[in-house]
Amino acid sequence: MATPEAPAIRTTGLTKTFGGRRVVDGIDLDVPTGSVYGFLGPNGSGKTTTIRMLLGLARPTAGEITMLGSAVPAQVTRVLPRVGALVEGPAFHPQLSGRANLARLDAADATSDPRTAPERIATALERVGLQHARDKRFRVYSLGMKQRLGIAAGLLVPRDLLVLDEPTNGLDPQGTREVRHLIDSLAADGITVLVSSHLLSEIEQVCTHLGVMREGRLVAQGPIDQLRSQGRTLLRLRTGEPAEAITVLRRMGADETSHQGDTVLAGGMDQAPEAVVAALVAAGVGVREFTVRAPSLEDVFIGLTGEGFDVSG
Ligand SMILES: Nc1ncnc2c1ncn2[C@@H]1O[C@H](COP(=O)(O)OP(=O)(O)OP(=O)(O)O)[C@@H](O)[C@H]1O
Repeated sequence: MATPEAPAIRTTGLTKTFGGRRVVDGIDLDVPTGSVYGFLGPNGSGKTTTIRMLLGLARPTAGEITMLGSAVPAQVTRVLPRVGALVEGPAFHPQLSGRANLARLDAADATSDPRTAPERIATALERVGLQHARDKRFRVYSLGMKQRLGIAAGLLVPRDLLVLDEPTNGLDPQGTREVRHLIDSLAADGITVLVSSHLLSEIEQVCTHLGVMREGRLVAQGPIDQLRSQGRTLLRLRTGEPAEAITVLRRMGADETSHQGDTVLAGGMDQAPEAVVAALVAAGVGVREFTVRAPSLEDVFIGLTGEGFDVSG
C-alpha cells in the first residue's frame, strides 16, 4: 500500500526505444498522491508511450516504474484494479445505451463482481453526470458525454488513480469544460489524476502539477505555481527613440532586448515599472505606451519545448 507521502507514480530512467529510436528517453516522473498531474507535450513527444508503459501495455526498454507502491510491470496485476484508465477510448456500441455499454464492459472484466454490477454502474454514471442520459443510445451522446462515459468505464470500481490520455482531444469547448469539471470533482474525492494533453489551455486550470515532454524527454516537472514563476516578466514600450530606450533598459538590467519599428521589448528586469519609466524619461526617451506583461505558463512552455502550445479552447 502506498502511504499518503509516497508518490502515486514514480519512474526512474524510464526509456522506450522503437527501432533504435528513443521515443521515451530516461524520464523520472513524480506524480504526488492527490495531485492532478498534467502530462503535457506536443504530439509525438512520447506521452502515450509513457502511459502505455505505466499501465503495463508496453514493456519499458529500461528504467523502473512504481505505481501506488507496486513495481510495474512485475506487480501490475496487483496495482491495476486500483487504476482507472482512458487510453484510446473503450469500444462502445453505438446502438446500446450508456448503461448497457457499461454493463457489457463490466461483464467482460473478470475481476468485477456481477452481483454488485447494477449498483456500481449507477454510481459510475452518477459520478460523471450521465444518470439522466443512462438509457439513451450512445450514438446520440454529445462528444463530451461520450468521453465522460469513457471515464465512467474507468470508474466501475473504486479507484485511487485515474490515467487519462488526451481526454479532451477533439472535444468542442463545451465538451472540454465537462471533462475538466469531472476531473476537478474526481480530484476533490481524493483520486490522483494523470491527464495528458498537447494543449496547455485545456488542462492548465485543473492541474496542480505539470510534467512537460519534449522529444521523449521530461524537460520540466513540478507544482504549477513553481513552473509559472520560472517565467520572465516582459516589458513592452513604444517610443520614437528605440535605440536610446534599449541603452537605458540594458543599463537597468535587461538582458534580452529587441525592437521593431517603435516597439521595444525587454526581458530580465526586476525594477518597478515606475522606476523604468522615470529613467527613460530622464534620458530623454519619450514613452508613448508602456506595458508590463506578467509571465504566463504559455511563455514558459514555449521556452521549454521550442514550440507554442495551442491556446484555443
Ligand atoms: N509501436 C510503435 N512502433 C514504432 N514507433 C512508435 C510506436 N508507438 C509510438 N511510436 C512513435 O513514438 C513517438 C512518440 O509517440 P507517442 O504516441 O508516445 O507520442 P505522444 O506524445 O503521445 O503523441 P500523440 O499525442 O500524437 O499520441 C512517435 O514518433 C511515434 O510515431
